Amino acid sequence: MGRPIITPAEMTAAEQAVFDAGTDSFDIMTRAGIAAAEFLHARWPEGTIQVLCGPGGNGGDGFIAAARLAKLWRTVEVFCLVDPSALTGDAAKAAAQWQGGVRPLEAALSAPHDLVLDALFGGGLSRPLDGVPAALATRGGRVISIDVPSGIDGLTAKPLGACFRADGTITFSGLRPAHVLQPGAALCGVVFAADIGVPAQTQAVENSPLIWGPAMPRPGPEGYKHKRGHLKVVSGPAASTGAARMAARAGLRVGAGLVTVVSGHGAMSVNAGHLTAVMLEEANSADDLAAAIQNAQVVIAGPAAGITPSTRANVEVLLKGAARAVLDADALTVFDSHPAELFKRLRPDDVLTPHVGEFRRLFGDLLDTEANKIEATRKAAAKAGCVVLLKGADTVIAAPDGQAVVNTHATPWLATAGSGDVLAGFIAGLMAQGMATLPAAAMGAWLHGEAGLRVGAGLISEDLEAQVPNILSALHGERR
Ligand SMILES: NC(=O)C1=CN([C@@H]2O[C@H](COP(=O)(O)OP(=O)(O)OC[C@H]3O[C@@H](n4cnc5c(N)ncnc54)[C@H](OP(=O)(O)O)[C@@H]3O)[C@@H](O)[C@H]2O)[C@@H](O)CC1
Ligand SMILES: [K+]
Repeated sequence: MGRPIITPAEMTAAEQAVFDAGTDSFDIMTRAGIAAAEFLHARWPEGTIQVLCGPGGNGGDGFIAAARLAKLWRTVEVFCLVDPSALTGDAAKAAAQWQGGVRPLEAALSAPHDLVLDALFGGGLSRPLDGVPAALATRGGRVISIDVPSGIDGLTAKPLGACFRADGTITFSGLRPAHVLQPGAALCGVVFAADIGVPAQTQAVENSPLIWGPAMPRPGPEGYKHKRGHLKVVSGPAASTGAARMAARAGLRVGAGLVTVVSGHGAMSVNAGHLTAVMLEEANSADDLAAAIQNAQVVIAGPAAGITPSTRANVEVLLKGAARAVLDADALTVFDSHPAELFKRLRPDDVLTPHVGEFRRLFGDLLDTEANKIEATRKAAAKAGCVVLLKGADTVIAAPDGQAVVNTHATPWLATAGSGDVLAGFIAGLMAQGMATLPAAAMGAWLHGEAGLRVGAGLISEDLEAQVPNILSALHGERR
């Protein structure tokens, strides 16, 4: 399993279930506070610590952590937003565990220190920080946050105003959307999710080889190319054929047995001049395409296809055939004024791979009206009736049944021309080998990110497929 992504509401429900089963809520807070102290101590073993406590449960965790850090011989000073006598419930019990003094929060502004443990606000943040909390949030320095950096909404992943920028964040039971979605994720530093005995139910998970590794295609000794699937990629016109070829090469690299570029007559010679292991087939009409895709398991349409009636006709033909479809770029944009015409044709095993602009054209303002990108992509998948992969630094992949995977395994160097064509090729090449669409999309996104990370600065999209043999060998545990 990858790390689950739990909404604050799912976490509250899980917590309530544990309390209803008889666990004392203060025991849970104690586990959380101790986990926070141990996370900090393991990663930042030196330096004096300011613990900043808020008025609720987050502050309670802070008091417990302070007591634990003192036991670990750390030099700790505690500052609280409210007079400790005003604390109630578990937070009051937690404050009673701290034997040292408690100073007013404003004193933290001028007190010398090396590290800050930010326990001001977590799941109960209800408004923007102001006054002393806002001043502390923006002063810089090394910060370790409990649950989320104070000032960031755990569900939307957006700062409400001023917020802490953490070097590390410790959270509980699993990740929150703010730890994987931007802009929150970039403000959390390294994120550790501690097990505090509160198991939460969720359908969202962080992308990792743990979730699709067991389903990775691996050719057996009896395998031959026809058993590894046939991927076809629809080429753009003569002046824009590179995108289809990059997708095709990427599909071949991830193991599709046969890959063919399907090209109109006008683009045949330029495609022929650039293809070797990838095959080439001519199709000059939607009927030709219908015939061409009969022996394919998967077809990619859209990369540099052109926003033209023939691209739309091709997509309509494609969605009548048996092959699963990977639709990107222009194959999406040609439906922007009539998205329902696309949605009614899609099957649950097809996948759309829009970037944010294409997503908005097809699905309207979901990114503004839903709580976060995970919810927006889920709604889009339900609307389209197929898997949707919404690209970005935080790529979200969702299926119509609500399952979602968030990929943060990437690098900004991947934001370059042709990168999306390679991603479509990876996904389609995995699907051609029989992988189900959601895990294939998750694995494709991870491979794409890993390839980008390995190339790093100076990356161009042509570099990505060359990384695949080393990455796949490592995933399969094979030596090269
Ligand atoms: N759920 C779990 O399973 C577990 C949860 N645990 C921990 O509990 C935390 C959640 O605790 P919580 O619900 O008490 O909320 P928390 O964030 O401490 O703050 C609420 C207080 O802050 C106030 N306040 C809000 N915004 C403000 C602002 N801008 N400026 C000033 N004040 C502001 C708000 O005031 P109000 O909105 O009511 O006026 C209220 O008084 C969670 O993040 C985790 O650390 C763990 O112990 C173990 C398991
Ligand atoms: K916090």
